[in-house]
Amino acid sequence: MFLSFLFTPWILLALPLLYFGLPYVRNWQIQDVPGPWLAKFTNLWYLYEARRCRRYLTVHNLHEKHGKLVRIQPNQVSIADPDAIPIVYGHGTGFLKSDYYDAFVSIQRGLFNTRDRAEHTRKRKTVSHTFSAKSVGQFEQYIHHNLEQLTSQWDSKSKQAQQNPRSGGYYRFDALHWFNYVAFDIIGDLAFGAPFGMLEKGADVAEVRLSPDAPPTSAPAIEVLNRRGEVSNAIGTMSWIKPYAKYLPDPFFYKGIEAVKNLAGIAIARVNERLAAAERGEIQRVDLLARLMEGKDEGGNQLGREELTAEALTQLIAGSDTTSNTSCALLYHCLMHPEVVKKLQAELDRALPSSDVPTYEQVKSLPYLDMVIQETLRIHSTSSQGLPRLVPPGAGVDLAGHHFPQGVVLSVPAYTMHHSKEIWGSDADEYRPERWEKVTERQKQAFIPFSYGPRSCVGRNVAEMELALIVATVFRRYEFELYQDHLETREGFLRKPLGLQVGMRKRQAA
Ligand code: HEM
Repeated sequence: MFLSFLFTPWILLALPLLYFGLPYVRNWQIQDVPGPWLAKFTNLWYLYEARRCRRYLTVHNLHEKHGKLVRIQPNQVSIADPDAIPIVYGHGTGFLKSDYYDAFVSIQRGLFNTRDRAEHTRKRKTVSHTFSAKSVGQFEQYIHHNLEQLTSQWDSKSKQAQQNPRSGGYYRFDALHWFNYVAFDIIGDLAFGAPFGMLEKGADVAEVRLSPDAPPTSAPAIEVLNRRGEVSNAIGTMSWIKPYAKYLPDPFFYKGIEAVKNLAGIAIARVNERLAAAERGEIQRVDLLARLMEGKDEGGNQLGREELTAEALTQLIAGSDTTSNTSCALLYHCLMHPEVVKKLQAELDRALPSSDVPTYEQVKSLPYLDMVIQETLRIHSTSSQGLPRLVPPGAGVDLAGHHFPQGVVLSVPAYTMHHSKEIWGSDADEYRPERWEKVTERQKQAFIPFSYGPRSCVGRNVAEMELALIVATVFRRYEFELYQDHLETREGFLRKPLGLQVGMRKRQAA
Protein backbone atom coordinates (compact mmCIF):
# COMPACT_ATOMS: atom_id res chain seq x y z
CA MET A 1 0.00 0.00 0.00
CA PHE A 2 2.71 2.45 1.12
CA LEU A 3 4.99 1.42 -1.75
CA SER A 4 2.26 1.89 -4.30
CA PHE A 5 1.57 5.39 -2.85
CA LEU A 6 5.25 6.23 -3.44
CA PHE A 7 4.78 5.72 -7.16
CA THR A 8 1.64 7.84 -7.60
CA PRO A 9 1.52 11.57 -8.47
CA TRP A 10 0.30 12.21 -4.88
CA ILE A 11 3.86 11.83 -3.69
CA LEU A 12 4.70 15.10 -5.51
CA LEU A 13 2.20 16.86 -3.26
CA ALA A 14 3.06 14.95 -0.11
CA LEU A 15 6.83 15.52 -0.20
CA PRO A 16 6.78 19.34 -0.09
CA LEU A 17 4.02 19.20 2.53
CA LEU A 18 6.20 16.98 4.70
CA TYR A 19 9.37 18.97 4.04
CA PHE A 20 7.85 22.34 4.92
CA GLY A 21 5.13 21.14 7.27
CA LEU A 22 7.25 19.07 9.63
CA PRO A 23 9.55 21.87 10.87
CA TYR A 24 6.44 24.00 11.43
CA VAL A 25 4.66 21.35 13.44
CA ARG A 26 7.78 20.24 15.32
CA ASN A 27 8.36 23.80 16.52
CA TRP A 28 4.73 24.51 17.40
CA GLN A 29 5.73 26.12 20.71
CA ILE A 30 7.25 29.11 18.90
CA GLN A 31 4.63 29.43 16.18
CA ASP A 32 3.18 32.58 17.78
CA VAL A 33 6.54 34.40 17.48
CA PRO A 34 6.24 36.95 14.65
CA GLY A 35 8.55 36.96 11.66
CA PRO A 36 8.63 36.41 7.91
CA TRP A 37 6.01 33.88 6.85
CA LEU A 38 8.53 31.67 5.01
CA ALA A 39 10.85 31.50 8.04
CA LYS A 40 8.17 29.46 9.88
CA PHE A 41 8.49 26.64 7.34
CA THR A 42 11.96 26.61 5.89
CA ASN A 43 15.58 27.63 6.39
CA LEU A 44 15.65 28.72 2.74
CA TRP A 45 14.53 32.22 3.71
CA TYR A 46 17.48 32.59 6.10
CA LEU A 47 19.88 31.05 3.56
CA TYR A 48 18.70 33.58 0.98
CA GLU A 49 19.30 36.47 3.39
CA ALA A 50 22.79 35.16 4.23
CA ARG A 51 23.53 34.77 0.50
CA ARG A 52 22.64 38.45 0.04
CA CYS A 53 25.29 39.20 2.70
CA ARG A 54 23.12 41.55 4.72
CA ARG A 55 21.26 39.29 7.10
CA TYR A 56 22.04 41.35 10.23
CA LEU A 57 20.20 44.30 8.65
CA THR A 58 17.14 42.28 7.67
CA VAL A 59 16.94 40.90 11.23
CA HIS A 60 17.45 44.41 12.64
CA ASN A 61 14.61 45.79 10.49
CA LEU A 62 12.37 42.90 11.56
CA HIS A 63 12.99 43.76 15.22
CA GLU A 64 12.05 47.39 14.50
CA LYS A 65 8.79 46.11 13.04
CA HIS A 66 7.89 43.27 15.45
CA GLY A 67 9.66 44.10 18.74
CA LYS A 68 11.89 41.95 20.92
CA LEU A 69 11.13 38.54 19.42
CA VAL A 70 11.48 37.53 15.78
CA ARG A 71 11.34 34.00 14.37
CA ILE A 72 14.10 33.80 11.78
CA GLN A 73 14.20 30.04 11.12
CA PRO A 74 11.64 27.30 11.81
CA ASN A 75 13.62 26.55 15.00
CA GLN A 76 15.44 29.87 15.64
CA VAL A 77 14.25 32.98 17.45
CA SER A 78 16.20 36.24 17.59
CA ILE A 79 15.79 38.00 20.96
CA ALA A 80 16.63 41.71 21.08
CA ASP A 81 16.74 42.00 24.84
CA PRO A 82 19.88 42.56 26.97
CA ASP A 83 18.35 40.45 29.76
CA ALA A 84 18.66 37.42 27.46
CA ILE A 85 22.46 37.80 27.10
CA PRO A 86 23.55 36.21 30.42
CA ILE A 87 21.10 33.33 29.91
CA VAL A 88 21.88 32.53 26.26
CA TYR A 89 25.65 33.11 26.43
CA GLY A 90 26.53 33.05 30.15
CA HIS A 91 28.52 30.57 32.23
CA GLY A 92 26.71 27.57 33.62
CA THR A 93 23.43 27.96 31.71
CA GLY A 94 24.08 24.96 29.47
CA PHE A 95 23.51 26.65 26.09
CA LEU A 96 25.85 25.24 23.40
CA LYS A 97 26.73 26.47 19.92
CA SER A 98 24.21 25.30 17.29
CA ASP A 99 24.93 23.30 14.11
CA TYR A 100 25.50 26.64 12.31
CA TYR A 101 29.14 26.29 13.42
CA ASP A 102 29.57 22.93 11.60
CA ALA A 103 29.84 24.95 8.39
CA PHE A 104 33.05 26.57 9.68
CA VAL A 105 34.97 23.35 10.37
CA SER A 106 38.09 22.83 8.23
CA ILE A 107 41.11 20.53 8.91
CA GLN A 108 39.40 19.58 12.21
CA ARG A 109 37.28 21.34 14.83
CA GLY A 110 39.09 24.27 16.46
CA LEU A 111 38.44 26.44 19.50
CA PHE A 112 35.90 28.60 17.63
CA ASN A 113 33.77 25.90 16.01
CA THR A 114 33.87 23.03 18.46
CA ARG A 115 30.37 22.52 19.91
CA ASP A 116 31.14 19.96 22.56
CA ARG A 117 31.47 21.47 26.03
CA ALA A 118 34.27 19.18 27.30
CA GLU A 119 36.24 19.56 24.08
CA HIS A 120 35.87 23.34 24.23
CA THR A 121 36.98 23.50 27.86
CA ARG A 122 40.08 21.43 27.04
CA LYS A 123 41.01 23.62 24.08
CA ARG A 124 40.26 26.88 25.86
CA LYS A 125 42.39 25.84 28.88
CA THR A 126 45.29 25.15 26.52
CA VAL A 127 45.24 28.70 25.14
CA SER A 128 43.60 30.94 27.72
CA HIS A 129 46.71 31.71 29.81
CA THR A 130 48.39 32.79 26.55
CA PHE A 131 45.76 35.49 26.11
CA SER A 132 45.71 36.77 29.69
CA ALA A 133 46.29 40.52 30.10
CA LYS A 134 49.72 39.69 31.60
CA SER A 135 50.90 37.34 28.83
CA VAL A 136 49.80 39.36 25.81
CA GLY A 137 52.49 41.96 26.64
CA GLN A 138 54.97 39.51 25.07
CA PHE A 139 53.22 39.95 21.73
CA GLU A 140 53.61 43.72 21.64
CA GLN A 141 57.02 43.55 19.95
CA TYR A 142 55.47 41.81 16.92
CA ILE A 143 52.66 44.37 16.65
CA HIS A 144 55.22 47.16 17.00
CA HIS A 145 57.45 45.79 14.30
CA ASN A 146 54.61 45.55 11.78
CA LEU A 147 53.38 49.05 12.58
CA GLU A 148 56.89 50.34 11.87
CA GLN A 149 56.65 48.65 8.50
CA LEU A 150 53.29 50.39 7.91
CA THR A 151 54.65 53.84 8.82
CA SER A 152 57.69 53.36 6.61
CA GLN A 153 55.41 52.56 3.65
CA TRP A 154 52.98 55.40 4.36
CA ASP A 155 55.82 57.89 4.89
CA SER A 156 57.24 57.13 1.47
CA LYS A 157 53.79 57.35 -0.17
CA SER A 158 53.15 60.66 1.58
CA LYS A 159 56.53 61.96 0.34
CA GLN A 160 55.75 60.90 -3.23
CA ALA A 161 52.41 62.72 -3.08
CA GLN A 162 54.06 65.88 -1.77
CA GLN A 163 56.44 65.86 -4.72
CA ASN A 164 53.55 65.52 -7.14
CA PRO A 165 51.95 68.96 -7.71
CA ARG A 166 48.70 67.36 -8.96
CA SER A 167 48.07 65.33 -5.79
CA GLY A 168 47.19 68.29 -3.56
CA GLY A 169 49.77 66.94 -1.11
CA TYR A 170 47.69 63.88 -0.22
CA TYR A 171 48.35 60.28 -1.28
CA ARG A 172 45.04 58.88 -2.46
CA PHE A 173 44.36 55.21 -1.63
CA ASP A 174 41.99 52.60 -0.24
CA ALA A 175 42.85 52.54 3.48
CA LEU A 176 40.98 49.23 3.94
CA HIS A 177 43.74 47.41 2.00
CA TRP A 178 46.42 48.70 4.32
CA PHE A 179 44.47 47.92 7.48
CA ASN A 180 44.11 44.41 6.11
CA TYR A 181 47.84 44.13 5.34
CA VAL A 182 48.82 45.28 8.81
CA ALA A 183 46.29 43.04 10.61
CA PHE A 184 47.25 39.97 8.53
CA ASP A 185 50.95 40.55 8.97
CA ILE A 186 50.49 40.96 12.73
CA ILE A 187 48.46 37.77 13.07
CA GLY A 188 50.82 35.94 10.69
CA ASP A 189 53.66 37.00 12.95
CA LEU A 190 51.78 35.92 16.08
CA ALA A 191 50.08 32.74 14.91
CA PHE A 192 52.62 31.39 12.42
CA GLY A 193 55.94 32.85 13.44
CA ALA A 194 56.44 35.31 10.55
CA PRO A 195 54.41 38.05 8.84
CA PHE A 196 52.93 37.24 5.43
CA GLY A 197 54.94 40.11 3.94
CA MET A 198 51.82 41.97 2.75
CA LEU A 199 53.02 45.30 4.16
CA GLU A 200 56.37 44.90 2.48
CA LYS A 201 54.83 44.02 -0.89
CA GLY A 202 51.81 46.30 -0.53
CA ALA A 203 49.78 43.34 -1.82
CA ASP A 204 47.40 40.61 -0.66
CA VAL A 205 49.40 37.44 -1.19
CA ALA A 206 50.23 34.38 0.94
CA GLU A 207 51.87 30.97 0.39
CA VAL A 208 49.53 27.95 0.24
CA ARG A 209 50.17 24.17 0.53
CA LEU A 210 47.17 21.90 0.24
CA SER A 211 48.94 19.19 2.27
CA PRO A 212 52.20 19.21 4.26
CA ASP A 213 54.09 17.64 1.31
CA ALA A 214 52.36 19.47 -1.55
CA PRO A 215 54.31 22.05 -3.61
CA PRO A 216 53.80 25.68 -2.56
CA THR A 217 51.52 27.99 -4.56
CA SER A 218 50.16 31.40 -3.61
CA ALA A 219 46.71 32.87 -2.94
CA PRO A 220 45.20 36.22 -1.96
CA ALA A 221 44.64 35.52 1.75
CA ILE A 222 42.33 38.44 2.47
CA GLU A 223 40.07 37.70 -0.48
CA VAL A 224 40.10 34.00 0.44
CA LEU A 225 39.15 34.80 4.04
CA ASN A 226 36.29 37.04 2.91
CA ARG A 227 34.87 34.37 0.60
CA ARG A 228 35.26 31.69 3.22
CA GLY A 229 33.41 33.80 5.85
CA GLU A 230 30.53 34.50 3.48
CA VAL A 231 30.07 30.94 2.24
CA SER A 232 30.36 29.36 5.70
CA ASN A 233 27.90 31.90 7.08
CA ALA A 234 25.40 31.00 4.35
CA ILE A 235 25.91 27.22 4.56
CA GLY A 236 25.57 27.45 8.37
CA THR A 237 21.86 28.26 7.92
CA MET A 238 21.37 24.70 6.53
CA SER A 239 24.58 22.98 7.52
CA TRP A 240 23.54 19.59 6.03
CA ILE A 241 24.12 21.08 2.55
CA LYS A 242 27.86 21.50 3.26
CA PRO A 243 29.05 18.36 1.36
CA TYR A 244 26.91 19.31 -1.67
CA ALA A 245 27.48 23.08 -1.72
CA LYS A 246 30.28 22.87 -4.25
CA TYR A 247 27.82 21.47 -6.80
CA LEU A 248 25.41 24.40 -6.50
CA PRO A 249 25.32 26.42 -9.75
CA ASP A 250 26.27 29.68 -8.01
CA PRO A 251 29.96 30.73 -8.00
CA PHE A 252 29.40 32.15 -4.50
CA PHE A 253 29.31 28.55 -3.25
CA TYR A 254 31.94 26.74 -5.32
CA LYS A 255 34.42 29.62 -5.13
CA GLY A 256 33.73 29.85 -1.40
CA ILE A 257 34.42 26.13 -0.90
CA GLU A 258 37.67 26.53 -2.85
CA ALA A 259 38.53 29.41 -0.50
CA VAL A 260 38.00 27.17 2.55
CA LYS A 261 40.61 24.76 1.09
CA ASN A 262 43.06 27.53 0.30
CA LEU A 263 42.75 29.04 3.73
CA ALA A 264 43.52 25.71 5.37
CA GLY A 265 46.44 25.46 2.91
CA ILE A 266 47.86 28.74 4.22
CA ALA A 267 47.86 27.35 7.77
CA ILE A 268 49.39 24.05 6.63
CA ALA A 269 52.21 25.86 4.80
CA ARG A 270 53.04 28.16 7.67
CA VAL A 271 52.85 25.61 10.49
CA ASN A 272 54.97 23.28 8.41
CA GLU A 273 57.74 25.82 8.00
CA ARG A 274 57.63 26.69 11.64
CA LEU A 275 57.78 23.08 12.86
CA ALA A 276 60.70 22.37 10.53
CA ALA A 277 62.55 25.43 11.86
CA ALA A 278 61.79 24.37 15.44
CA GLU A 279 63.24 20.91 14.71
CA ARG A 280 66.41 22.60 13.43
CA GLY A 281 66.50 24.53 16.72
CA GLU A 282 66.17 27.87 14.92
CA ILE A 283 63.19 29.29 16.80
CA GLN A 284 63.44 31.63 19.72
CA ARG A 285 60.12 33.40 19.72
CA VAL A 286 57.45 34.06 22.30
CA ASP A 287 54.52 34.23 19.89
CA LEU A 288 51.12 32.56 19.84
CA LEU A 289 52.33 29.51 17.91
CA ALA A 290 55.13 28.95 20.45
CA ARG A 291 52.53 29.11 23.22
CA LEU A 292 50.22 26.73 21.33
CA MET A 293 53.13 24.32 20.82
CA GLU A 294 53.90 24.34 24.56
CA GLY A 295 50.25 24.39 25.73
CA LYS A 296 49.07 21.35 27.66
CA ASP A 297 45.63 20.21 28.67
CA GLU A 298 44.76 18.94 32.14
CA GLY A 299 46.19 15.50 31.31
CA GLY A 300 49.53 17.10 30.37
CA ASN A 301 49.00 16.33 26.66
CA GLN A 302 50.26 18.70 23.98
CA LEU A 303 48.44 19.44 20.70
CA GLY A 304 49.20 17.08 17.80
CA ARG A 305 50.30 18.50 14.42
CA GLU A 306 46.81 18.55 12.89
CA GLU A 307 45.20 20.10 15.94
CA LEU A 308 48.02 22.63 16.18
CA THR A 309 47.45 23.61 12.54
CA ALA A 310 43.68 23.88 13.11
CA GLU A 311 44.22 26.11 16.16
CA ALA A 312 46.74 28.34 14.36
CA LEU A 313 44.20 28.64 11.53
CA THR A 314 41.51 29.55 14.08
CA GLN A 315 43.70 32.39 15.37
CA LEU A 316 44.37 33.60 11.82
CA ILE A 317 40.68 33.67 10.99
CA ALA A 318 39.47 35.09 14.29
CA GLY A 319 42.26 37.61 14.78
CA SER A 320 42.77 39.20 11.36
CA ASP A 321 39.82 40.88 9.66
CA THR A 322 38.04 41.49 12.99
CA THR A 323 40.78 44.02 13.78
CA SER A 324 41.22 45.40 10.25
CA ASN A 325 37.48 45.92 9.71
CA THR A 326 37.19 47.71 13.04
CA SER A 327 40.24 49.91 12.29
CA CYS A 328 38.84 50.81 8.88
CA ALA A 329 35.39 51.65 10.30
CA LEU A 330 37.08 53.74 12.99
CA LEU A 331 38.97 55.83 10.43
CA TYR A 332 35.76 56.37 8.45
CA HIS A 333 33.66 57.45 11.43
CA CYS A 334 36.38 59.74 12.77
CA LEU A 335 36.86 61.41 9.39
CA MET A 336 33.10 61.96 9.15
CA HIS A 337 33.45 63.85 12.45
CA PRO A 338 36.41 66.27 12.21
CA GLU A 339 35.80 67.44 15.79
CA VAL A 340 36.55 63.87 16.98
CA VAL A 341 39.83 63.78 15.02
CA LYS A 342 40.85 67.14 16.52
CA LYS A 343 40.20 65.96 20.07
CA LEU A 344 41.90 62.61 19.50
CA GLN A 345 44.99 64.18 17.94
CA ALA A 346 45.21 66.76 20.76
CA GLU A 347 45.20 63.91 23.30
CA LEU A 348 47.81 61.93 21.35
CA ASP A 349 50.03 65.02 20.88
CA ARG A 350 49.97 65.66 24.63
CA ALA A 351 50.71 62.04 25.53
CA LEU A 352 53.29 61.10 22.90
CA PRO A 353 56.47 63.14 22.54
CA SER A 354 57.12 61.87 19.01
CA SER A 355 55.15 60.32 16.17
CA ASP A 356 57.09 57.06 16.31
CA VAL A 357 55.06 53.92 16.98
CA PRO A 358 54.17 54.24 20.69
CA THR A 359 54.32 51.56 23.38
CA TYR A 360 51.11 50.10 24.76
CA GLU A 361 52.05 51.53 28.15
CA GLN A 362 51.93 55.04 26.63
CA VAL A 363 48.47 54.67 25.10
CA LYS A 364 46.52 52.09 27.04
CA SER A 365 44.99 54.58 29.50
CA LEU A 366 44.23 57.47 27.16
CA PRO A 367 40.55 58.16 27.85
CA TYR A 368 39.52 59.68 24.52
CA LEU A 369 41.34 57.04 22.48
CA ASP A 370 39.47 54.43 24.47
CA MET A 371 36.11 56.15 23.91
CA VAL A 372 36.73 56.36 20.15
CA ILE A 373 37.47 52.62 20.02
CA GLN A 374 34.45 51.67 22.16
CA GLU A 375 32.15 53.85 20.08
CA THR A 376 33.44 52.23 16.87
CA LEU A 377 32.92 48.74 18.28
CA ARG A 378 29.35 49.79 19.09
CA ILE A 379 28.36 51.59 15.92
CA HIS A 380 30.13 49.35 13.41
CA SER A 381 29.63 46.03 15.27
CA THR A 382 31.98 43.87 13.23
CA SER A 383 30.32 40.86 14.87
CA SER A 384 26.82 42.06 14.06
CA GLN A 385 24.57 39.03 13.88
CA GLY A 386 23.03 37.04 16.71
CA LEU A 387 25.33 34.10 17.51
CA PRO A 388 23.09 31.00 17.62
CA ARG A 389 22.87 28.84 20.77
CA LEU A 390 20.75 25.77 21.54
CA VAL A 391 18.31 25.72 24.48
CA PRO A 392 19.73 22.83 26.58
CA PRO A 393 17.86 19.59 27.39
CA GLY A 394 15.44 20.02 30.27
CA ALA A 395 12.51 22.26 31.08
CA GLY A 396 13.36 24.99 28.55
CA VAL A 397 13.72 28.66 29.34
CA ASP A 398 11.50 31.75 29.75
CA LEU A 399 12.76 34.91 28.08
CA ALA A 400 11.11 38.17 26.98
CA GLY A 401 7.75 36.84 28.15
CA HIS A 402 7.91 33.63 26.09
CA HIS A 403 8.69 30.00 26.85
CA PHE A 404 11.32 28.29 24.67
CA PRO A 405 11.58 24.49 24.85
CA GLN A 406 14.81 22.48 24.58
CA GLY A 407 16.24 22.25 21.08
CA VAL A 408 15.09 25.71 19.98
CA VAL A 409 17.95 27.96 18.81
CA LEU A 410 18.18 31.43 20.36
CA SER A 411 20.39 34.36 19.38
CA VAL A 412 20.82 37.95 20.57
CA PRO A 413 21.63 40.28 17.63
CA ALA A 414 24.66 42.42 18.53
CA TYR A 415 23.99 45.12 15.89
CA THR A 416 20.43 45.58 17.14
CA MET A 417 21.61 45.70 20.78
CA HIS A 418 24.20 48.33 19.84
CA HIS A 419 21.70 50.46 17.88
CA SER A 420 18.68 50.27 20.18
CA LYS A 421 17.27 53.75 20.81
CA GLU A 422 15.60 52.46 23.95
CA ILE A 423 19.05 51.57 25.35
CA TRP A 424 21.39 54.19 23.84
CA GLY A 425 18.98 57.11 23.41
CA SER A 426 17.60 58.88 20.35
CA ASP A 427 21.13 59.43 18.96
CA ALA A 428 21.90 55.67 18.94
CA ASP A 429 22.70 55.79 15.21
CA GLU A 430 25.15 58.67 15.64
CA TYR A 431 28.88 58.31 16.20
CA ARG A 432 29.51 60.12 19.49
CA PRO A 433 32.51 58.88 21.51
CA GLU A 434 31.56 61.26 24.36
CA ARG A 435 28.64 58.95 25.27
CA TRP A 436 31.27 56.70 26.89
CA GLU A 437 32.00 59.36 29.56
CA LYS A 438 28.91 58.06 31.32
CA VAL A 439 27.33 54.73 30.47
CA THR A 440 24.38 53.18 32.27
CA GLU A 441 24.34 49.62 33.62
CA ARG A 442 21.86 48.69 30.87
CA GLN A 443 24.18 50.05 28.18
CA LYS A 444 27.09 48.08 29.64
CA GLN A 445 24.94 44.95 29.66
CA ALA A 446 23.88 45.47 26.03
CA PHE A 447 27.42 46.12 24.73
CA ILE A 448 28.66 42.77 23.36
CA PRO A 449 31.26 43.38 20.60
CA PHE A 450 33.31 40.43 21.90
CA SER A 451 30.23 38.38 22.85
CA TYR A 452 29.77 37.17 26.43
CA GLY A 453 30.52 34.18 28.65
CA PRO A 454 32.60 31.04 28.04
CA ARG A 455 32.55 31.41 24.23
CA SER A 456 33.37 35.12 24.21
CA CYS A 457 36.47 36.34 22.38
CA VAL A 458 39.57 34.73 23.84
CA GLY A 459 41.75 37.22 21.93
CA ARG A 460 40.11 40.34 23.37
CA ASN A 461 43.28 41.53 25.16
CA VAL A 462 45.31 41.16 21.95
CA ALA A 463 42.57 42.95 19.98
CA GLU A 464 42.44 45.85 22.44
CA MET A 465 46.22 46.24 22.41
CA GLU A 466 46.34 46.04 18.63
CA LEU A 467 43.53 48.56 18.11
CA ALA A 468 45.01 51.08 20.58
CA LEU A 469 48.44 50.84 18.92
CA ILE A 470 47.09 51.06 15.36
CA VAL A 471 44.80 54.01 16.08
CA ALA A 472 47.40 55.94 18.13
CA THR A 473 50.08 55.42 15.46
CA VAL A 474 47.85 56.35 12.53
CA PHE A 475 46.32 59.51 14.04
CA ARG A 476 49.48 60.78 15.75
CA ARG A 477 51.51 60.59 12.55
CA TYR A 478 49.10 61.22 9.66
CA GLU A 479 46.21 63.39 8.58
CA PHE A 480 43.51 62.45 6.13
CA GLU A 481 40.92 63.69 3.67
CA LEU A 482 37.79 61.59 3.19
CA TYR A 483 36.57 60.95 -0.37
CA GLN A 484 33.28 59.16 0.37
CA ASP A 485 30.24 59.95 2.49
CA HIS A 486 28.99 56.43 3.12
CA LEU A 487 30.71 53.24 4.28
CA GLU A 488 29.38 50.32 2.26
CA THR A 489 29.46 47.02 4.09
CA ARG A 490 28.88 43.37 3.32
CA GLU A 491 28.26 40.60 5.84
CA GLY A 492 29.89 37.18 5.98
CA PHE A 493 30.43 35.94 9.50
CA LEU A 494 31.55 39.55 10.12
CA ARG A 495 30.28 42.91 8.94
CA LYS A 496 33.01 44.15 6.61
CA PRO A 497 33.58 47.55 5.03
CA LEU A 498 34.00 47.27 1.25
CA GLY A 499 36.56 50.05 0.90
CA LEU A 500 37.62 53.44 2.21
CA GLN A 501 38.93 56.03 -0.24
CA VAL A 502 41.01 58.62 1.58
CA GLY A 503 43.90 61.01 1.03
CA MET A 504 46.76 60.67 3.52
CA ARG A 505 49.81 62.78 4.36
CA LYS A 506 52.27 63.00 7.20
CA ARG A 507 51.24 65.63 9.73
CA GLN A 508 53.29 68.83 10.00
CA ALA A 509 53.59 68.24 13.74
CA ALA A 510 55.01 64.79 13.02
C1 HEM B 1 38.10 43.85 17.12
C2 HEM B 1 38.56 42.62 17.18
C3 HEM B 1 37.75 41.42 17.57
C4 HEM B 1 36.39 41.26 17.74
C5 HEM B 1 35.30 42.32 17.58
C6 HEM B 1 36.17 39.87 18.12
C7 HEM B 1 34.92 39.33 18.39
C8 HEM B 1 34.70 38.01 18.75
C9 HEM B 1 33.40 37.43 19.00
C10 HEM B 1 32.08 38.18 18.94
C11 HEM B 1 33.58 36.12 19.30
C12 HEM B 1 32.49 35.08 19.60
C13 HEM B 1 32.20 34.30 18.32
C14 HEM B 1 31.11 33.25 18.44
O1 HEM B 1 30.68 32.89 19.51
O2 HEM B 1 30.68 32.76 17.38
C15 HEM B 1 35.00 35.85 19.23
C16 HEM B 1 35.56 34.62 19.47
C17 HEM B 1 36.91 34.35 19.31
N1 HEM B 1 37.90 35.27 19.05
FE1 HEM B 1 37.67 37.27 18.72
N2 HEM B 1 37.37 39.21 18.15
C18 HEM B 1 38.37 40.12 17.84
C19 HEM B 1 39.72 39.86 17.78
C20 HEM B 1 40.32 38.65 18.04
C21 HEM B 1 41.74 38.40 18.03
C22 HEM B 1 42.83 39.47 17.75
C23 HEM B 1 41.92 37.06 18.28
C24 HEM B 1 43.19 36.24 18.38
C25 HEM B 1 44.38 36.69 18.32
C26 HEM B 1 40.60 36.47 18.46
C27 HEM B 1 40.35 35.14 18.72
C28 HEM B 1 39.10 34.60 18.96
C29 HEM B 1 38.86 33.17 19.18
C30 HEM B 1 39.92 32.07 19.14
C31 HEM B 1 37.49 33.02 19.41
C32 HEM B 1 36.74 31.72 19.74
C33 HEM B 1 36.68 31.61 21.25
C34 HEM B 1 35.91 30.41 21.80
O3 HEM B 1 34.97 29.94 21.18
O4 HEM B 1 36.29 29.97 22.90
N3 HEM B 1 39.66 37.47 18.32
N4 HEM B 1 35.66 37.01 18.89
